[in-house]
This record gives sequence, structure tokens and C-alpha cells, in this order.
Amino acid sequence: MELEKMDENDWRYHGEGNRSLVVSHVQNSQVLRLLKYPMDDAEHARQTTDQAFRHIQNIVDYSKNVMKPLLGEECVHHGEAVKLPLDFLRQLSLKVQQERPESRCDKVMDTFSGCALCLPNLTQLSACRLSKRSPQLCIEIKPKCGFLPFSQHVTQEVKRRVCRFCMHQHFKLANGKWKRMSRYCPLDLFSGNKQRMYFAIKHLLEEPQNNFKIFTSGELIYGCEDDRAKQQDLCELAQRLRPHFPSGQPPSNKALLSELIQAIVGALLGTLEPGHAGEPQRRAPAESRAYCQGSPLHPELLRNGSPGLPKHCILYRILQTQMLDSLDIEGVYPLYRRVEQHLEEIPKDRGRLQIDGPYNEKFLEKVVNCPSEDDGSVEYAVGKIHQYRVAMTAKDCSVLIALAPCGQDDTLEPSLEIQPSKPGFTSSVSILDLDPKPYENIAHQYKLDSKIVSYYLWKMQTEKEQHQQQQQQHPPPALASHLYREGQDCTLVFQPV
Ligand SMILES: O=P(O)(O)O[C@@H]1[C@@H](OP(=O)(O)O)[C@H](OP(=O)(O)O)[C@H](O)[C@H](OP(=O)(O)O)[C@H]1OP(=O)(O)O
Ligand SMILES: Nc1ncnc2c1ncn2[C@@H]1O[C@H](COP(=O)(O)OP(=O)(O)OP(=O)(O)O)[C@@H](O)[C@H]1O
Repeated sequence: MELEKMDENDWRYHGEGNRSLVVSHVQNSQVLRLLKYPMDDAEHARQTTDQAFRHIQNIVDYSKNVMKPLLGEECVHHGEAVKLPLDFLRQLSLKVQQERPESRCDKVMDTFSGCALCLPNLTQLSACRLSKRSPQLCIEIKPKCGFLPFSQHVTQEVKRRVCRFCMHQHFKLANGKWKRMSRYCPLDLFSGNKQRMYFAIKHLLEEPQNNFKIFTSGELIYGCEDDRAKQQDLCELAQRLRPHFPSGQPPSNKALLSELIQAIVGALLGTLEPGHAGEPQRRAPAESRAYCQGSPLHPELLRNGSPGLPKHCILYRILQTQMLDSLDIEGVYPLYRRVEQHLEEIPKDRGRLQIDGPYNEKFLEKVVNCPSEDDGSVEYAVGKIHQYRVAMTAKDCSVLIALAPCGQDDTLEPSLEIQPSKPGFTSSVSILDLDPKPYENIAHQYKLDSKIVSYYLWKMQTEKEQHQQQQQQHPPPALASHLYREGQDCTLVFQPV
């Protein structure tokens, strides 16, 4: 990147999350990830360039030295911290402002520090990694936490039955974050059972929220950003996807979307190069991965048994990393209090304990080799907190799946392992958003966990009482409708064209 030639017209708005705004280059397969701050955050506006650069370098180090060894060399792109002209950033910020979703405009892009993260554009992967000739089709999934807590510190029994995502849905709807409930359940996606995975992705398609996006040629064509009340149009999506399907096209829109889902399942279960991801293996009790009572799937389907994920597939690696959270926030919070107390007494220990990094090999060693027994030390507490933070990153990351029709891949780079997914497609997977979660977030996480659970319990109790009242007023007919649960058929919800 030639700094003196940086021109805002070469970049366009690509997307954003809670912490960063992403712009993509109009010609090269590159993106710039710029951090965002609350408008009134004077502290960040006062940061020096060196402090801001250090912050971004910390993100790169964390991705490269901590997350990459745990998740696998080939699917993590750590990027590079870059310094950019302030004038370019100001112009860029003005240019992208009108494209930003209103719901994200409570924060402003950092135009003060002159620092950003430069990464390959992973939504254009098919251009650079799969095939030069194949169309670029890319799916982004933010799978969230794929297991039920197995920690003895869990005090609310419901947490062992219903997963956090499913409970959180009720809280999000009540707060107005979303207008409709998602029927997606992460435990279905992480089950390794192809049927359950199929339904999980179908539910993502039907109600994507911020968990599912589709890009073609690097452009977002499907996914909910701002109009949170708008129902997604699956027919229109199917039409737009047609050119990306191999010859011998599925006859109907429904069949086409079904093939897409199967291709995604295949990519998620495909074997990555073995031996690159970190050890040791985390063993959680089987019931923590079995099923969630919040899932709309028929109990029979859930009981049929799930084989678990094959080793060396991307979901297995993510789940293993998520399961570093062995204590649950309820077990981690008292350890956080222990560390806080220690730091009040000996503030200079913050550096030695690597609370804010550096994220180097020593940090990874503390994560991987943290003892399982609490000896009362601050070192044990910090080790568990490090593990929890790494797990939090894995619970909030996104998977990008680039799909290309088979038979057109005569230009595949030989060094890259491309897996057959569903016959008809080849795929390549990567993981993004691997930032460190701040140590200070633990107090917030603790409160949020309690709010989500309390709200869910209240909601279930209220619904139960309403149901009982209704039954007293209008007794049900002989064939009880409760024998049937939602989501038993394979029908995708969409209108005929
Ligand atoms: O707490 P959660 O599960 O709601 O996750 C937050 C995400 O909300 P989600 O439920 O996925 O819509 C949230 O995503 P959105 O802003 O809702 O798109 C962020 O990813 C947030 O991470 P960070 O604090 O910005 O680093 C996430 O916060 P962390 O929990 O990862 O700190
Ligand atoms: N390297 C990349 N290539 C292509 N697209 C990217 C890349 N990095 C990020 N994006 C896109 O930009 C969006 C926002 O990026 P990212 O998830 O990193 O933001 P964030 O603010 O950290 O998110 P969160 O809300 O989860 O904290 C992603 O959902 C993805 O669509």
C-alpha cells in the first residue's frame, strides 16, 4: 500500500460490527479494518498515534500468536497494523457515513490516530484462492457458543438445559435489538449431525440477524443490517444465487437453497490440514454438547444421537477453543475479584501477569498450561481469566466459507487444501474477528449473564401461567397439539415466484 497515494475513492464501505468498520479496496482483494469509538469518548480521541498503533499491533499479535495456534494456521489471517494519512481517513469517514446502518452510528470511526488493520478481503477468496474463473460466493456465519456450561459453579439449573444464544434471544427481543425470534440454535450447528446442521443453517437463512451473511463478488447480498423488522426475501436470494451454481441447476428455488445449505454443511465438516491446531483437547461431558431445550427441532431428531464433530474440521477447532471456558462466568467472576484485589495492592503486577498483553508465546503457554486445581494463587486466577477471554473470542468469531463450483478449479493453488463439500462445490474456510476481549469486560459479562437468565426464567414462567389460564378457559381438543413442535419439516419459508 503506497501511503502517499491513498485515495478514498479507491475504497468502499464493506461492513461493520460493534468495534470496527471495514472498507474494501475496489480493485485489490484487501480490506482496512478501522476501530470505532463512542462519540463522546474523549480518552480515545486523545490517544497518540503510537498508543493507537500499539493497540492495533496487540490485536495482530493476539490473532497471530494466540488464536492462530489454537484454531489453525491455514484459516486465520492476522493482517498487519498500518499507519494512514489523517486526511485520507477523514475523507473516507465522510464518504462511508451515508452507507452505515443507523443502528451502528452510535460510534464513530477512528479518524484521529491514523492507524488501522490491513487484511486480505476474505469475501473475495474464490478469486485469489479457489479459482480465477469461478464466481465468488461467500457465506459468513457467526456461530456463537456451541455447548452448555459444564462447570460446577453454575448456580442456575436452566443453564444446563437451554443454551445462552436461545435464552439471549428472548432478552434481545424484549430490548428491541431484533423484531423477530431466530430459531437458530448453535448446539444444532455444532452437533456434527448433518440433519441438525441443515436445520440450523435453514434457520439462519430464515432469520439471519447478525449471524448470517452472503456475499457475491465481495458484495453483501443477504443479511440483516439495519431494517431489523424486514423479512428477508428467500426467493430473490435464490434468483441471485443461480449464476453461482454449477451447470445442471436445481429446478426450483427451494432445491437451490437446499443445495446451498448442504454445501455449507459440507464445508463446515470438511477436513482442514491436520496437526496445525493447538493442543490439548478439551473434554467436556457429553451432555454439555447434546442438545438444547430451546432448539425448535423435534426431540426425536435430537435423540437420534449426534456423532459429534469430526476432528480437524473448522467447527471442532472453534468448539475446542470455546470450551476453554471451563468455569463459566459464574466461576470466573470470583477469580476476577481476586485479581482486582491483588492489583489494588500491587498495581505493577499488571504487566508481569500480562493482563493487557503482550500476546506472545508466553501468554499462549499460560492459556494452554493453566493448572486445573485452584491453589488460591493470583497466577491461577489470571490463567483461568486468560482462558476465559480466549474462549470468549472463539464464542464471538465468524466463519467465512468461500464456495466455488467444481470442475472450474483447474487453477487451484496446489499448496492449499480445498475440500469437497457437497458434490458440485469446493470450499475454503477462514475465521475472522479474533480480537482480544478486554479483561474489564468480565464484570459486565457477569451482570449480563444474570440478566439473560433471570429474564428467560421470568418469561417462561409468565408464558406457562398464560397457557394454564387459556387451558382453563378453552380446554384443548382431544388430539393435543403439543405433540407437535415447530420446525419438523424441511420446508423453507418463501413465497412462490
Ligand atoms: O455478549 P454477546 O453474546 O451478546 O456478544 C456480543 C455481540 O452480540 P451478539 O449477541 O452476537 O449480537 C456483539 O455483536 P453485535 O454488536 O450485536 O453485532 C459484539 O460482537 C460484542 O463483542 P465486542 O464487545 O464488540 O467485542 C459481543 O460481546 P462479547 O460477549 O463477545 O464481549
Ligand atoms: N478480512 C475481511 N475480509 C472480508 N470481510 C471482512 C473482513 N473482516 C471483517 N469483514 C466484514 O466486516 C464485518 C465486521 O467486521 P468484524 O466482525 O471484525 O467487526 P467487529 O466490530 O469486530 O464485530 P463484533 O460486533 O463482532 O465485535 C464482518 O462481519 C465481515 O462481514
